[in-house]
Amino acid sequence: MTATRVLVLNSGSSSVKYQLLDMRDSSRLASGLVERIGEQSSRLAHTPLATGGGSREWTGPIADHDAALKAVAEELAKDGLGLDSPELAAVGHRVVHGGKHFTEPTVIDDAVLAEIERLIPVAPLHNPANLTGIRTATALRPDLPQVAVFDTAFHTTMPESAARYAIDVETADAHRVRRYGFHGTSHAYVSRATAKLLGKAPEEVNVIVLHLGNGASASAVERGRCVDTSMGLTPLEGLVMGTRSGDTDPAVIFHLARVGGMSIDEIDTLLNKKSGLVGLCGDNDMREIRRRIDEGDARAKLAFDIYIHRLKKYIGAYYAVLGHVDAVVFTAGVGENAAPVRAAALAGLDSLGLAVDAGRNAVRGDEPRLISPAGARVAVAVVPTDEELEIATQTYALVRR
Ligand SMILES: Nc1ncnc2c1ncn2[C@@H]1O[C@H](COP(=O)(O)OP(=O)(O)O)[C@@H](O)[C@H]1O
Ligand SMILES: CC(=O)OP(=O)(O)O
Ligand SMILES: [Mg+2]
Repeated sequence: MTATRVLVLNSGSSSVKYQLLDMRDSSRLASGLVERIGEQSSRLAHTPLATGGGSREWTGPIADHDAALKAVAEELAKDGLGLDSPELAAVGHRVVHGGKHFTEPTVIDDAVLAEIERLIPVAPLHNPANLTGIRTATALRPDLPQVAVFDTAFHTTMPESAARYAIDVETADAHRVRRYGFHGTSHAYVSRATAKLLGKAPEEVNVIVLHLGNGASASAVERGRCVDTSMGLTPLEGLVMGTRSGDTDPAVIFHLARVGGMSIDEIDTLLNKKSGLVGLCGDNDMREIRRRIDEGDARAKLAFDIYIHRLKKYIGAYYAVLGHVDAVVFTAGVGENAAPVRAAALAGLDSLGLAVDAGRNAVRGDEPRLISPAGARVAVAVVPTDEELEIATQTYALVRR
């Protein structure tokens, strides 16, 4: 029997998303999510698509990522889809920071593990969770190839003019300070899917991708290659996010330290976990923010307006970087679901050929779709991202070689 299945683990700071796929037809056999890891009310939701059984949910304390992955392995085993299956060809891991070194999916060995570990200071919310996923899966199946697919890989094509900060070159190089970019698996998948939606090859189109999830980033993709992206050395730069500030004057940090008396760690926590939408209005879920706006809540409205203002600035910036734009595409939790965000981000940009058709924008769905008016100069689209499918595809292609 040839092994054709790939298990994908997407470990976040407090969650694990996973999918088991059969790569003969890229069909999903099982998928699920463990969230609120480390809290008393952790939740595991597992859907065994292969057996046609309904979703199973479990709520209770799951202490850490290691425990979460063991719980996932147990759920899979209940459906005969456990990690001991001879049909499993590999495990694909989302690894957020790969530095400058990793431009391709990579089979994990001790040297690769050491490099992912070395990068923890520049992805403190993500790389430790990714490492736990790798170690736990390796312990369960030491014989199986474990493959890392890096968020940073798609962005390694950025020219130096976009990747370098304007700081002293020797200092920057000594500490590998440069712009790496993240969510690359999503930007790659979504930009390709957008070209397909337009009936073109990726090399024929220029696309601005807006990945708006809890973390959020924009990218400028020129003929299939990333030429700029909004996240930088770490996933803190750029857009306003659920809990992260995005762009600020770096001097805010000196000011908070010198005048505000805060420690570097306190400021790190402030900007990464207590800022963005949650810092501005107390909520990081766009559904809740829209509900509050409908009730006339001024703080929620201001948070929304700041979020949109930043997003609009990046759309304008990447329009200028690309010169010619074929499509602007929205993806991830907010981008796929929040019609008011899409409408507000493009409001008033008619002179750039950018507009949203209200009727099309209101339609919900899981398929890639256009939301610009018929005959628009620039296409505006909603394309659901599928990081897990992209990771599985890249993982399988690598282990089959
Ligand atoms: N129906 C919806 N309307 C508006 N926002 C939504 C909706 N569904 C999800 N979201 C937003 O999507 C976010 C999660 O996006 P997701 O891409 O899953 O993030 P991540 O992968 O970073 O955890 C939520 O915080 C919420 O703000
Ligand atoms: C890199 C990053 O921000 O990822 P996420 O959106 O999953 O937090
Ligand atoms: Mg995500």
